[in-house]
Amino acid sequence: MSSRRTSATDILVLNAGSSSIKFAVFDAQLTERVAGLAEGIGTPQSRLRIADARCDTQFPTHAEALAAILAALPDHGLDPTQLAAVGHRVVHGGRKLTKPLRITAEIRGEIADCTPLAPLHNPHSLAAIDTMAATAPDLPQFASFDTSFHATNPEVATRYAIPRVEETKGIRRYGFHGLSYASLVRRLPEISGAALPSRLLAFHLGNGASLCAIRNGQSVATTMGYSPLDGLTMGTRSGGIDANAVLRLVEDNGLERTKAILNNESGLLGLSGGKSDMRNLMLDPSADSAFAIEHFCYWSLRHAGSLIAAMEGLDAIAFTGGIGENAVGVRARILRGLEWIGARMDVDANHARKPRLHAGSSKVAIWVVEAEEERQIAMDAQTLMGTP
Ligand SMILES: Nc1ncnc2c1ncn2[C@@H]1O[C@H](COP(=O)(O)OP(=O)(O)O)[C@@H](O)[C@H]1O
Ligand SMILES: CC(=O)OP(=O)(O)O
Ligand SMILES: [Mg+2]
Repeated sequence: MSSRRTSATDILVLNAGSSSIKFAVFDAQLTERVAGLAEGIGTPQSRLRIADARCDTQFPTHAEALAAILAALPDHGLDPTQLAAVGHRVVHGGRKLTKPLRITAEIRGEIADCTPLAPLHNPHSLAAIDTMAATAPDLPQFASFDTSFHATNPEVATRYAIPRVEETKGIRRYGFHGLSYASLVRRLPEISGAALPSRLLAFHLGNGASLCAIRNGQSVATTMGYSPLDGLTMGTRSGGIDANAVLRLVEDNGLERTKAILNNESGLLGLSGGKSDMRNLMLDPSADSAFAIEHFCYWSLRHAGSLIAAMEGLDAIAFTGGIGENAVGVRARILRGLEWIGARMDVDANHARKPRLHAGSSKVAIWVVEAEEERQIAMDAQTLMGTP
């Protein structure tokens, strides 16, 4: 890929996760031209899905997965040499990177400095940034941060009750899934045809899962903390766990093993004895799988109560993420647990996968909103491209 053409308008968006890269290409009107996913990176089951096509390809690393994505784009009528920009999802921006930015050598260095805070995510964003820089050195690259949306949390929500000297090193709560929450705040009024509800509880339930208390459009509290490990039970992450239990795990297993246990071997996978994917769990009749799903729902509800208190009440609920958008039974279970606050689900609407889930008698509006992280990143990049 050599020099960029001045007529180029397409934006490539890369959302690098722990074992996957979601991607999409948007034109100047932000119409999605193609989207896909490279998943199972580093495993024998790695595969690439692009539009409706699917191929099983071996890519041991994220850099190789990205090379496969770029190589596949021409088959879908897209010329990777005609891109105007690349937008990246960067999970952790730390204390300094709280707004979307053009990636310079200095910004790349600051993203690298945040790697210890998001070891499952930031290294893969850096790999994608470096691969694109090597492939197309003059292509502008932009970063949108998952942490940014929570910059509005009050200090009482972000501080851990530890000595100040530790806090100044960056040991504080940040919160994640901010691009999903930002897109939800943008999309919900379009879907509902009404103003954004004042006290909105958002459930981002995917492989990683979190809740966000959104008051008048701004995050005031969220369940993830210093890293994307805290809060809810997740696909392979433990969610909240007593720090002394973590110290005991380190004593027994060492630091590296403990990181793997808590990040890769826990959550739904650990509880069920092998299944991290909600679709597989829902199909499995075993008691362990049923318990894992109940644990996921129970802890979503326990945290929901905390966030409702942080907002001093509740006007609306929104579900998003792969589980939130699709797992009808999980939504029903969680909503049963919120009947005490006046939430009443329309059972038929839930089964019919309608965006509006609340019954006429509900005191709380209930919506399903598709997570549009990639579009949010493209919008951020386009805004920055318009900025001299
Ligand atoms: N139709 C479905 N029914 C139940 N769960 C689903 C469905 N589709 C996707 N999921 C679940 O969504 C989760 C993945 O969500 P996603 O938001 O794509 O995760 P991530 O972006 O964190 O990788 C998986 O647990 C998957 O099983
Ligand atoms: C921040 C985070 O947990 O992201 P994901 O859900 O994509 O793993
Ligand atoms: Mg995700």
